[in-house]
Amino acid sequence: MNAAPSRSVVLIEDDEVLGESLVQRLTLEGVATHWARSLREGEALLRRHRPNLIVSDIRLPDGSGEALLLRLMPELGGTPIIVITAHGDVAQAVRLLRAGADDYVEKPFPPQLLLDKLASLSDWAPPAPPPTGEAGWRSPAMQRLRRHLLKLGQVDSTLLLGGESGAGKEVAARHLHDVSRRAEKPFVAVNCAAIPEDLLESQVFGHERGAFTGALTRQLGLAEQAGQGTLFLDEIAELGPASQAKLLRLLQERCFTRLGGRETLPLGARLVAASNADLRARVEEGRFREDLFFRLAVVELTVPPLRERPEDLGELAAHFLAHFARSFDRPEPQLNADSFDALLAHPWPGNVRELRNRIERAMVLADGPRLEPADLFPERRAEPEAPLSLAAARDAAERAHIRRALARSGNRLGDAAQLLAISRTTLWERMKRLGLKS
Ligand SMILES: Nc1ncnc2c1ncn2[C@@H]1O[C@H](COP(=O)(O)OP(=O)(O)OP(=O)(O)O)[C@@H](O)[C@H]1O
Repeated sequence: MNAAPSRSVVLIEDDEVLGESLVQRLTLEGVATHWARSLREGEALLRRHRPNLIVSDIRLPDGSGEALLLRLMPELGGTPIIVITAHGDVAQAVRLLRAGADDYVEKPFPPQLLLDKLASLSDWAPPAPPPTGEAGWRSPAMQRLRRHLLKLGQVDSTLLLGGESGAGKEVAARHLHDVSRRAEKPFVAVNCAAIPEDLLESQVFGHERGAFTGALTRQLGLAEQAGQGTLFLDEIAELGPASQAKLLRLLQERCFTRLGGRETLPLGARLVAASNADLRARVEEGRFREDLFFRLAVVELTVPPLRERPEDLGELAAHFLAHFARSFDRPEPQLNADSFDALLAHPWPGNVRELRNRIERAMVLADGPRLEPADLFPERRAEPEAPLSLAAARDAAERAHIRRALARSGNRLGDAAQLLAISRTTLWERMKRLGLKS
């Protein structure tokens, strides 16, 4: 079960007045709204959240929203997009509609117009549940993680899971729950970033009737709903100071009270927290309480990024192909060798979530029974023509080949050098010249 509000929007808009009024209106409608004022912020938000809807301006201070949306669309699966255009930018809006955006509004417009558009979007509903079942625990790093989770299943220690967005922290938390003696009890997930700070306390701890205006009945919080199961707090770094203080009390005293209530209730669930941000750095910057960090990080484990475990790619890809074939009720498509090579060479900034979204999108849009590299990476079709100079073409080919070797060798420079039949130093120098990072 997921407790995040069922509707969420990422809004990319630099106009303070328009942004503010849209955030207010959407929040009033019960929509969790994350507001970015630039492309850079927008991209960072979209890497952290998968909203039900994206609303983006096209002209932003640091570039064109069109380029960002075109680049991210394959990773975003079918997330609906509404584009905000300035008067006269309709041609650009039409281009985006052709590329897969769902609708546009022309400035100036009243917030109600956007709400009407939202209401007419059929996809504007809670996100599809994640695929059930799991795969991709073959690589040594994931096998180690599995062993640690199995051990941790025997005790009740609090766990802090690190790892990049989309790497599978929630999947790991569920795995721990399933192998623990709490498996038959509830697993309750809370996305701390999706719940406004002033609602978080009542969501997690519940409230009594009359605790605040609108609290018409007693509501059990998620900590209570988790019972003797697992309470998973995702995106913990996003908690504000007040929520951090409340969570600290919960961890220290292992009890809580409902908002507006007197009764002290024990916390029966095991706590698992997750963050894709560097929590230690946040502590050093004074943005995350050190005492809370140490309470959470009794055991700390990391889910490795997908690019560091190429051994898992095949199984994960097969898992998603089979999953979407079942859910679209059609035969499972094949991945040819070129497509698999393209998967191996990709750096996967969005990790397993990106793989899942690319496969879903390719299966929706591909024409034949095979998935070609261009079905999985359609943005590459739009890339400018390859440069004609022999040197530039050689560099591009070398870059792609080195990326492939790095992926195959789990990003270990020595092993990649061996695959490429060159020395480690030569590889290092070549990567530096080509602007590649391991
Ligand atoms: N091993 C796996 N097997 C099957 N699906 C997986 C696996 N790992 C991740 N996924 C899928 O990838 C997506 C992202 O996984 P998950 O939500 O666990 O990542 P996360 O690290 O918690 O991300 P975030 O930091 O953004 O919350 C989900 O749809 C999940 O089902």
